[in-house]
Amino acid sequence: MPDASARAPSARAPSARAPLEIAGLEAWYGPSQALYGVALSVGAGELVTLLGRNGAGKTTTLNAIVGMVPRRKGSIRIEGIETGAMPSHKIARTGVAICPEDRGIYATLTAEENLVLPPVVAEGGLSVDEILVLFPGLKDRLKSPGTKLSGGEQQMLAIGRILRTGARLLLLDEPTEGLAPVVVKQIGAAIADLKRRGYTILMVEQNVRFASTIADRHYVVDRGRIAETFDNATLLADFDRISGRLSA
Ligand SMILES: Nc1ncnc2c1ncn2[C@@H]1O[C@H](COP(=O)(O)OP(=O)(O)OP(=O)(O)O)[C@@H](O)[C@H]1O
Repeated sequence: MPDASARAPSARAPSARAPLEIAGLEAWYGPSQALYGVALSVGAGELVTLLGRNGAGKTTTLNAIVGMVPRRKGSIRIEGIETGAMPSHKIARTGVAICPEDRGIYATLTAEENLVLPPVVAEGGLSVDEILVLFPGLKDRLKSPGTKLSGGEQQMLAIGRILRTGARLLLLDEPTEGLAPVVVKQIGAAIADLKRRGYTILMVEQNVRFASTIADRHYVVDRGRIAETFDNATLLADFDRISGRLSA
């Protein structure tokens, strides 16, 4: 639970062209409401996380941004364009892409076919060769069926393929889930590289330690709301208390 010392949810002044500005976002699955007025912003080139317990609404927030929840309400601005009421294929053209929690790798396609599957929506996407420089471990696996890849390789493939699309705003849902520490390190290095290349990243992460190694800022989601926000220096300075609270 957030305590009294927690800062209020972000009061950053929205800028006209921030890659992502969300206000008053509500979402429902059938009659069941999952988000209750989420507000957050991600500045150009920032790496921001959504932390919080299971079922808090983190994945729903990412899915709502790309128009993949059954019903949503509120304002979502991507590069200043209001996308809150757009269908998902139009939202993709604003330059946002999601790497979903289940990684979405097709079993019947090879790694290479999976890699080139998502349509290119904007100029400036990485070529397959450039993706293989970022994830060299995929090079020898291109002809393998998607599901014959290890969890780490699948994750690399899932991130790699959204880089082809030209999207500059990346939504990563638990990229380290279920991966061995050595693979988590590789994924972390690749995500840090993407940040250096200027991508803007909103990442759901349960692994607070991992989040603290690469993120600029954090939002805590609790019961469908932003409960608090802090920068990474604050997380590092008060790591045990904050991470303990998130897992309590
Ligand atoms: N497809 C769905 N149908 C119905 N309810 C759902 C669906 N997906 C999520 N929910 C509910 O919405 C709420 C928010 O779930 P969400 O998956 O966004 O949480 P989360 O913070 O990402 O947690 P987790 O790490 O467990 O995925 C939960 O109460 C969850 O049970």
